[in-house]
Amino acid sequence: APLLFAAIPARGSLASNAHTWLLGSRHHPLIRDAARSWCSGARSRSEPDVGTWSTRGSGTWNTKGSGDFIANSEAVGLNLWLPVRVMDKQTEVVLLATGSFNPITFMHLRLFELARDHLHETGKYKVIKGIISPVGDGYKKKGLMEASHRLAMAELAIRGTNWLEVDPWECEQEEWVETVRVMRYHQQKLEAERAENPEQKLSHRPGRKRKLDNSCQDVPDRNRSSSHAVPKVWLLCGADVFQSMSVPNLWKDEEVLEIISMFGIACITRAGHDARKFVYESDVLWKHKDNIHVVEEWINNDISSTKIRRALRRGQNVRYLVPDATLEYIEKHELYSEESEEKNSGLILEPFQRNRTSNCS
Ligand SMILES: Nc1ncnc2c1ncn2[C@@H]1O[C@H](COP(=O)(O)OP(=O)(O)OP(=O)(O)O)[C@@H](O)[C@H]1O
Ligand SMILES: NC(=O)c1ccc[n+]([C@@H]2O[C@H](COP(=O)(O)O)[C@@H](O)[C@H]2O)c1
Repeated sequence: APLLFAAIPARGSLASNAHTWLLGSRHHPLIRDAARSWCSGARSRSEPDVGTWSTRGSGTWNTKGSGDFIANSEAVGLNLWLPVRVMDKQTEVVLLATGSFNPITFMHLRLFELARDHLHETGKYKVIKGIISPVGDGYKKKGLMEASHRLAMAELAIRGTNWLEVDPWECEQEEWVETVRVMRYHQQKLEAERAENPEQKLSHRPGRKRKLDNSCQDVPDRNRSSSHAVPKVWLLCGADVFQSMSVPNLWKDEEVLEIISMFGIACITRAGHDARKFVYESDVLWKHKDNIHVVEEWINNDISSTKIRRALRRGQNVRYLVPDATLEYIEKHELYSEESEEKNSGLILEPFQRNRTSNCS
């Protein structure tokens, strides 16, 4: 659900009466508490409309299905500018998931939802977009399908989502690109976008209409954007990839340091890995623990691309583990077989190769 915190001035263009409306996620503690006290304030009050209300004053607000919530701030006695200050303090985050996505699974999509909910619950962050960045063929992982196919499968998987995009930049590079460089690339892109258009809240995908565009069209500029600070790119990964950062020659110390000090990490727990202990046992990670959010997946979900590929080459059914459109693509192109699993067999994973070489020279 898109998160927008905005305070509409009491006598502004949108409000035809003396009320001030607060718009925000109903999961935000401020809004939640406001709603609770509003509801308990009078017997006649029922819960304010959630996600279905449409017209207020002269503006049309359509939050249907988005989980947004509106409360009357005068009724709850809230200071008009309080939400604006909350908004100012929020850091906009872009979640970047790198990986093989060989093939993409429902669990990959779920990582984004888990991380976004978690970051929003802190009240400190606003996730404005999620990017899926498939690794290039130069990664040389065993069984790695051509990037063009992995890209296409990911594109099909995100159809129907409204805040995720698949970015081809990483896999279009001739050689494997270190994750920190992928992060830098996206950070710089966001900076350039924001410099070009300081009011911009989100870069749109072509042909997609952002839900909140309509709802904001009449809002005065000062309410429209909390700040012109550039959103921060955060790495979104599972605990296995996070813990792999301590494997000798796989990640360089300076890369890890840059990721946790200049960016951030949202790490989703995964069976067999203990991300919190990993942070505790490393002085460097501990020092930057505010930028590392370990997100608990309580509904244990052990889907992995390896298991999907195994099932596919054995002719087993993987429906409801990968999106239908992705599965159709796999079947149409007959993608995973015993032969494809042998791809890159015997080759050294590029990060090992590169770091070994650079350590020797
Ligand atoms: N079940 C899961 N739980 C938590 N994180 C996951 C899960 N599946 C994938 N991820 C994360 O998604 C990102 C991309 O994963 P990747 O493409 O390597 O998929 P994978 O399922 O782990 O693949 P493979 O089985 O081939 O290793 C990684 O950060 C990985 O940790
Ligand atoms: N030093 C590094 O930047 C480094 C090392 C190993 C893996 N990675 C990345 O982590 C991801 C891991 O994906 P897999 O789990 O599919 O191997 C890939 O995107 C890969 O590029 C980065």
